[in-house]
Amino acid sequence: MCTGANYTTRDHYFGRNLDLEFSYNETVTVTPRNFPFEFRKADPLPTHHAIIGMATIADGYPLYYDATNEKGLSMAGLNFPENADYKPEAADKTNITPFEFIPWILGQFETVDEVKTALQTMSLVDISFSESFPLSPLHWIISDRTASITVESVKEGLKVYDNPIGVLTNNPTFDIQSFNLNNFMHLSKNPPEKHFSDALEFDVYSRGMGAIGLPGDLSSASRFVKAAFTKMNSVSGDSESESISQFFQILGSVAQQRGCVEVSPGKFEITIYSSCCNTDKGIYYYTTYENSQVSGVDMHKEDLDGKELAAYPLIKGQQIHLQN
Ligand SMILES: C[C@H](CCC(=O)NCCS(=O)(=O)O)[C@H]1CC[C@H]2[C@@H]3[C@H](O)C[C@@H]4C[C@H](O)CC[C@]4(C)[C@H]3C[C@H](O)[C@]12C
Repeated sequence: MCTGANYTTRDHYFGRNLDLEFSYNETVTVTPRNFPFEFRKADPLPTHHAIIGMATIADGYPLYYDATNEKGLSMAGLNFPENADYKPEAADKTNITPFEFIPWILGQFETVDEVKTALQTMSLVDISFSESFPLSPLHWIISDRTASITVESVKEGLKVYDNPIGVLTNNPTFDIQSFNLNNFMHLSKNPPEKHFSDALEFDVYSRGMGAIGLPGDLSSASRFVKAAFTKMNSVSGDSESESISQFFQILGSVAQQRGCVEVSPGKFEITIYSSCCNTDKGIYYYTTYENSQVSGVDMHKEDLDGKELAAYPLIKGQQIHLQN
């Protein structure tokens, strides 16, 4: 399971939890403007916007999970098993493979509106990267500082939903996830008021009772509601420290602790990393399951006119600051 979200204070922030039982040796990867992007069925991009994000580098190619470009457009892929349906090559479409989708979008576009137009003639085709990296069943959240969309390639075709919540988890499809929020419209950050019966007395005996009924389990439908409630009610200062902290708190509200979700005997899904990119400054912050200290990589400290990828292995061990 995974959760992606965006958040705006003075700057715009975008990130995700990556929840899985193993890692693909991902690194924070900067792709500079002149790294030649080849596409299996579409024209190459010899020059393009620079990109920073989390990726596995395979045969010199950055397989991005989530990323932001130098214009602030951001995008993350989240698991979408049984629903993702990629198509055979179509003569009248720009055919992009799922593993090329992030580079192709972030390489060229600056806004969600531009992406929406491009998606009208794009198809996600069923071509895998290699035998060791088969197709992943994904759907995507794409955000700029004013809007988010969700993109799902399903049996009926490519669906593009406006996503005013700015949150994405996994199954079911986005239309069902957002419809489900109707069932929670009574939740509140304020103390509850009595509507039950005038004939009974009630006691608001605890803080937080206005949100009784907010799901706390780790299913993706529940994480969608929990993350949406936490994000939509979020209050923070607008400094970098306050904004990042609030963003990691939003992701923390749906993080997975080892032991709570067993995916096969003795194997547990955990939040491998949480990311928070300041999309205006191009700084990618992250924490890992065992390292709660925030680490960061600033894309503008790299040679963005270069041709070579820059990869930063994750700092995974706990960084404890002893004070005496
Ligand atoms: C599994 C990851 C998503 C995490 C998630 O949503 N887990 C929930 C599981 S579930 O719903 O509860 O079953 C996804 C996100 C990005 C994916 C990776 C990226 O797409 C990049 C490449 C793409 C290649 O085709 C496969 C390897 C891969 C390196 C992918 C492996 C895996 O599918 C990743 C890491």
